[in-house]
Amino acid sequence: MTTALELVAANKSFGGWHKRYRHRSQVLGCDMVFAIYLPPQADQGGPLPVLYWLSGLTCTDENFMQKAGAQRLAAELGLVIVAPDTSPRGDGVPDDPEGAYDFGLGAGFYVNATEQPWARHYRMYDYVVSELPALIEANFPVSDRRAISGHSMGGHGALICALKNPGRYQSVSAFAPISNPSNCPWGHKALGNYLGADREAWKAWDACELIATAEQQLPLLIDQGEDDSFLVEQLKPEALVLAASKAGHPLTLRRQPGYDHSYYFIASFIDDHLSHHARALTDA
Ligand SMILES: N[C@@H](CCC(=O)N[C@@H](CSC=O)C(=O)NCC(=O)O)C(=O)O
Repeated sequence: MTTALELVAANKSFGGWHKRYRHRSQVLGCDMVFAIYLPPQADQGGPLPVLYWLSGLTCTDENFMQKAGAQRLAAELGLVIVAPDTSPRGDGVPDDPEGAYDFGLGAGFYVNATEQPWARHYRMYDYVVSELPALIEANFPVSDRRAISGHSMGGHGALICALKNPGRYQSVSAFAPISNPSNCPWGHKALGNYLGADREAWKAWDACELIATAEQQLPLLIDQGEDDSFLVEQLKPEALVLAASKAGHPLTLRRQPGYDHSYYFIASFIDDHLSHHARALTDA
């Protein structure tokens, strides 16, 4: 079955195009909007490599594209960037009963929910790993060389997608990821509701657990602001450093003095991450 893409917006940017598309997601059971940056090289037909960017709590496809300042270097590098939304959306998709920002809409946590009423729509893992890349690869001049990165909840998402899928991504990085969701309040709430109370089930969605058994030791690049207000309670990079060290998994954690959790921080270091991904994506 072919999936129709409806163009929602198009903006020329650094000689390429930022576009937004709506489509029907079979996996999520709702309409979704994603953003794609097509660098100028896309006009020559490609195929170009793709960086998937996973955003954090409260975000849509728009935050990264509007605030990170990634288009200038992506245009130079010939890198396509795809930014999905952060949860299923629309009428009939359940939300946090109190409308809290850290669960439900805007907070899909990149897992496949098993608990009701979440299990029908909250399958962001399958969406970002399988359904969306298949759609991108069928409709745009891209290759099957993929990288993945993200911020906070999306940093957690990028890490688990890479760790759970050896060979699927050529590189992975994260900004201020929720490194050990089994052991922080945001993670307790999300994993407890989406997956149920049995903490054994959470292990398949926690980078600190997955790294111990990862079949491929893809080097992890992480930037973390030292003045991030979520650092101590929610992000816990030291847990990932310990888990990586026990597993002998290569990890570069760059602690950045004075930086907070915002897109001002991401914009300051996004070029390093794009270059990291471009090197891996263009390696023979
Ligand atoms: N109370 C805040 C919390 C939301 C927030 O800080 N969201 C971050 C990601 S946090 C972890 O996933 C974010 O990226 N916000 C969007 C932005 O453009 O900065 C709130 O409700 O704003």
